[in-house]
Amino acid sequence: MAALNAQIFIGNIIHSKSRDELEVLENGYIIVVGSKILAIGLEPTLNDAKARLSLGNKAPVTTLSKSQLLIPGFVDTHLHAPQYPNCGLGYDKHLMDWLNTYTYPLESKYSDLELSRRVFKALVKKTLDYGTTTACYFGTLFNESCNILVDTVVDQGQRALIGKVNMTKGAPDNYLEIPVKSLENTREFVKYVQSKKSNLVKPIITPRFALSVDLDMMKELSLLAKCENLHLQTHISENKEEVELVQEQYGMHYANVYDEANLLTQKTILAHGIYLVEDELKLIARRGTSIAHCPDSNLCLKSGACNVRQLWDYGISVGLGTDISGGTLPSVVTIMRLCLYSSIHFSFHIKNYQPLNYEEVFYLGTLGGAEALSLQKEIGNFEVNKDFDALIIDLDTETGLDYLLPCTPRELLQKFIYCGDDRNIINVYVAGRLVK
Ligand SMILES: O=c1[nH]c(=O)c2nc[nH]c2[nH]1
Ligand SMILES: [Zn+2]
Repeated sequence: MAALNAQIFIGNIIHSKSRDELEVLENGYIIVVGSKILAIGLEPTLNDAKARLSLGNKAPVTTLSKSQLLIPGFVDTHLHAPQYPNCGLGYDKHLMDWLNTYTYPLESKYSDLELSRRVFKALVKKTLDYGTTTACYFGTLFNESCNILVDTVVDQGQRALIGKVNMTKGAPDNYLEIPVKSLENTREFVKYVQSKKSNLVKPIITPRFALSVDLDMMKELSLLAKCENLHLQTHISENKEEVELVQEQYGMHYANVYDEANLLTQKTILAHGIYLVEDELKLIARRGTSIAHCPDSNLCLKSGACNVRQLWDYGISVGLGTDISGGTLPSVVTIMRLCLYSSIHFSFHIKNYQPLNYEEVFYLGTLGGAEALSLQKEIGNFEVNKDFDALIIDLDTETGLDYLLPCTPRELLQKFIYCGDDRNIINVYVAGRLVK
């Protein structure tokens, strides 16, 4: 008997089993039934696995060529959907000035639902083209616009966490909410996402940062997250001026503000985390809260350099964020590369510092991201019973870099990380469904 919706993939398979274990299956296979991975191994054992699963011979087989790789889908742990039109703009500014000059004026336009439809449709397609099978989005202040983002993600088949942003202070009046209304709208948004009954899309509570909501508001939001068992996201310690303003307004360290508001949970992800001091690092680690590392944005807005190895040393989970439009491009492979480069700089200044390597940034963009979003039971690698979120990578495409000599699977992965882009991502699967 052929199992319903079975698919078999044969070829070079690479995935992270942990931060320091990359599994490379040269001539491997994966059996997928529906959304789930049911078996993985080396090709000579495929027939045994098929027999064990009573698969018969009808399941379609995708056989990869020697220049191709099957890898897990990418996880973008931090990006701002409404900021997509601003990619590449305003990088002559630093964070606070950039927010006021470029970001809030653009985001305030999203009461225009036609603009919302146009931008979100283009962005979700672009992120899927770049292999982002899971995205953790900041939306806008407006419910209708955020609902459009939810509909778009569901339509295009991406896995996502989506947040309606909360802002009650620190921005122009036309882009602020009254606290009571902000809370009411957030509850409504959560209900909207839940009404979709999607296995792939979840709501995430999204106070923008400590300078746009006060402590009472943060407390209400963390209570809502607790009652509904929801994820949380915000920004932390990205820029020196921002860190000083938080200290001035609250009279305590940044992480302590969030802890006071009960925002630091195991389902919380904080973007940036560049200037955290030792007590804050220990606190974040104790709470099981994660950091979204956003090297593109950290460079473009001249915010600083985040020491990922130090975060790991404190036991903090880290994922990668494109952070458009602080970052230039919604491409996780580009962020892997920038993560490597920015880590190399630490080795120029810190004695005995080991820069991150290609295996570590690959982990960060896949399993690390899944762990940072507490989704590691569902996605992140090719473990049996996880969902099949995967990319077929080809280093020998007509428009990509010329492929002139054969490479081993590990070399294909290195070439992709250092030289690749969306032209090398030829197929994208989310929960077993082909979306590119
Ligand atoms: O990079 C950033 N992008 C933003 O939109 C933002 N808002 C607060 N802090 C921020 N940092
Ligand atoms: Zn951000």
